[in-house]
Amino acid sequence: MAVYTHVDEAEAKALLGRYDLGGLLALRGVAEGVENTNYVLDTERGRFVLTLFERRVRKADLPYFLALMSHLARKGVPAPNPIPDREGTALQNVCGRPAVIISFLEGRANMRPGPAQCRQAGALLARLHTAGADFPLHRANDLGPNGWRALAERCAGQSGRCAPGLDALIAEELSALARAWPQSLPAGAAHADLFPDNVFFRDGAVSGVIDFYFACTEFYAYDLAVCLNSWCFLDRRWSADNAAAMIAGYREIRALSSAERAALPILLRGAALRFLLTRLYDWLNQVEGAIVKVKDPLEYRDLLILHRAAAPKGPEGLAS
Ligand SMILES: Nc1ncnc2c1ncn2[C@@H]1O[C@H](COP(=O)(O)OP(=O)(O)OP(=O)(O)O)[C@@H](O)[C@H]1O
Ligand SMILES: N[C@@H](CCO)C(=O)O
Repeated sequence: MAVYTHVDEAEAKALLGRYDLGGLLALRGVAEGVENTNYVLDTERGRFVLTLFERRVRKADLPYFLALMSHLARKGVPAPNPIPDREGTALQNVCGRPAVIISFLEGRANMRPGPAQCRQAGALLARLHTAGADFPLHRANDLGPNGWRALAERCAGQSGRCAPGLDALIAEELSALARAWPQSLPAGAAHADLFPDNVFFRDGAVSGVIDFYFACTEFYAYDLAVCLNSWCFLDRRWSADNAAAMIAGYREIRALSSAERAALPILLRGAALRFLLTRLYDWLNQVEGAIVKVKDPLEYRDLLILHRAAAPKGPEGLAS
């Protein structure tokens, strides 16, 4: 359960005093999530989510994330809307942490997605890319190639505690990706963490997309690679059917250029390395006292090994 910071009712009531959301009816810590503290907040005006930003989220980046969510919500993407207080400010301070109240989105994540859900997730990602094309703010991806190198240095020498051979695999992959990483591809506002737990479905249709706190200006095809990796590698097996459906769903909304398609195998490797490194770093640096389940770095080691072996075939050609 991702509750790093405990918020009591008195603090929630003091916060709500600044809003036109009515009185507090209930406050409940949310079980899912890794990065931030989340509470569901029931008030006389409805249901909301209170997020307190922890750890990796830099305060200076919050205006970008909140503005992007508002921009996308305005354009019909089912993203949470940050709720401003009576003075028009969405960004707050709760228990010494930056915090925000956002709209609650109905629906549930599907953690066993098949081709039907993958097609919809692909289309959602493409909608997000096209709706964000005129978003004016810029944020560099600090978990791009330079960030990977910095994270790898912080894990070096310790990763053997997690599994033998990880340091060598990571070092080799960093060099390979440094040589092959594309110089230029179509780019813009990207979600950068569109895993199945961040997409809600209701009555078989997408009803929400959450967790914009890694969003950044990135290659669109890299964002698709993050999504392919997380929706198509289930029980340590690659589903070529899921991948084909996701790419088809994406292309129904936004065309993929031949350069983007050609870059996908290398982008899939970069996206696998990114989550191997962040999970490994978290595994090596577990926060004492936090109620949180650390995600398995070795899932992404295995995916990286698979992509390294199969790279030329591309995502739809990978054996399931
Ligand atoms: N706007 C929302 N509407 C409904 N539920 C939400 C909303 N935002 C967050 N949640 C709930 O809170 C949980 C955690 O949210 P989120 O994924 O943003 O947290 P996180 O700690 O950043 O997680 P992650 O590990 O995915 O980075 C979600 O799985 C969902 O149950
Ligand atoms: N989606 C990430 C966690 C949040 O960034 C992972 O599964 O490693």
